[in-house]
Amino acid sequence: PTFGMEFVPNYPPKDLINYCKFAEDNGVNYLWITDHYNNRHVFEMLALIADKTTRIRLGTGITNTFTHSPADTATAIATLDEISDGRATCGIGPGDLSTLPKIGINVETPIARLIEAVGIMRQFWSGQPVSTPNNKIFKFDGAALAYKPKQKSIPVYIGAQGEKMIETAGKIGDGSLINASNPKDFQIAVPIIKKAAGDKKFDVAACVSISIDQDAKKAKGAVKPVVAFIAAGSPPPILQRHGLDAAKVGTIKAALNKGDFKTAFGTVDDAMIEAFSIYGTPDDINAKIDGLTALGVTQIVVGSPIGPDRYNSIRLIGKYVIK
Ligand SMILES: C[C@H](OP(=O)(O)OC[C@@H](O)[C@@H](O)[C@@H](O)Cn1c2nc(=O)[nH]c(=O)c-2cc2ccc(O)cc21)C(=O)N[C@@H](CCC(=O)N[C@@H](CCC(=O)O)C(=O)O)C(=O)O
Repeated sequence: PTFGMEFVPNYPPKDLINYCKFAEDNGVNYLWITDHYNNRHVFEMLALIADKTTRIRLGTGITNTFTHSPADTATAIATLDEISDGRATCGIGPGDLSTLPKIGINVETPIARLIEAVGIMRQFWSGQPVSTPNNKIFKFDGAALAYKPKQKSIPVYIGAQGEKMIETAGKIGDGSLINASNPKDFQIAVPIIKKAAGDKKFDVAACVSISIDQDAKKAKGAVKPVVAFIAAGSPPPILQRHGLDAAKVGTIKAALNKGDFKTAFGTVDDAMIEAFSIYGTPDDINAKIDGLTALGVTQIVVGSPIGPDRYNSIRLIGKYVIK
């Protein structure tokens, strides 16, 4: 598989740059920077990273069609592509359904919206004026970039977790970014994508919560907080799919809302860790990755926490996993 690495820009920019440069030095092929209104801005971070790296591909992992107009995203990605000398990838999806209402956005028909937005962005990048009178949501009328994008088409990866969103990814995307770490999720997702994508080239990227260390116990300790948040944010069908204890997840959710992290992290059990992450020594990690690639996953995006000691864990990924 190819390897990506996902960073949430919720720490000082200079630290983010250093992690990204270290990831590039360790053979990572893609960098995916998350986009949430309350973290540092995804496009400023990607521009800085572009300036400090030379070969690694750079993408929004993922932006959405609610907080930015497709015209704004199209030009932001085209600008990133120009300043990075052709290394941009656009990761886009519905947007975080729990945080968007906080800024007054009610997510409605996110799939229909996404299909329109991706169509518009691709027209912008092709250099064609964009008129979409038949659109229901984004009605553009002769819009066009005032500069020539570096590339006529830039890859679009769709962030998806629900089955209809995964199908949409297969239909309109060049790739997917699926937040899941367990074979059960990809036994379901990959056939949906294959059916929707037909025989076009498609990159099934899995955003996997990974915690790697030479000491498996330390790795497990580092992954628990991330698993707590994933469990708390997972809809009931996902909890059922993995046979998780809904009452315990309820306790975690309530404790997180109260900021009682001790209870929240302490309630995470092995079944949740197994369902929502991959942790352990390099050998443990490689065995689990082999399981995912056997199901058709073609890119492993190493997601939070990466490990107890981020630099050491990036080094271990480079040395023993990417090889
Ligand atoms: C909309 C939602 O899709 P979903 O993919 O499950 O949404 C969950 C997440 O994928 C979504 O919140 C993402 O934005 C979360 N997300 C991020 N969200 C962010 O805000 N920022 C990030 O950086 C981010 C990264 C990320 C990476 C990978 C990934 O997989 C997801 C990521 C959903 O409910 N889908 C269902 C039903 C959708 C549906 O049927 N909608 C129809 C009809 C329903 C209607 O009428 O509203 C429609 O939209 O037209 C389904 O897919 O089956």
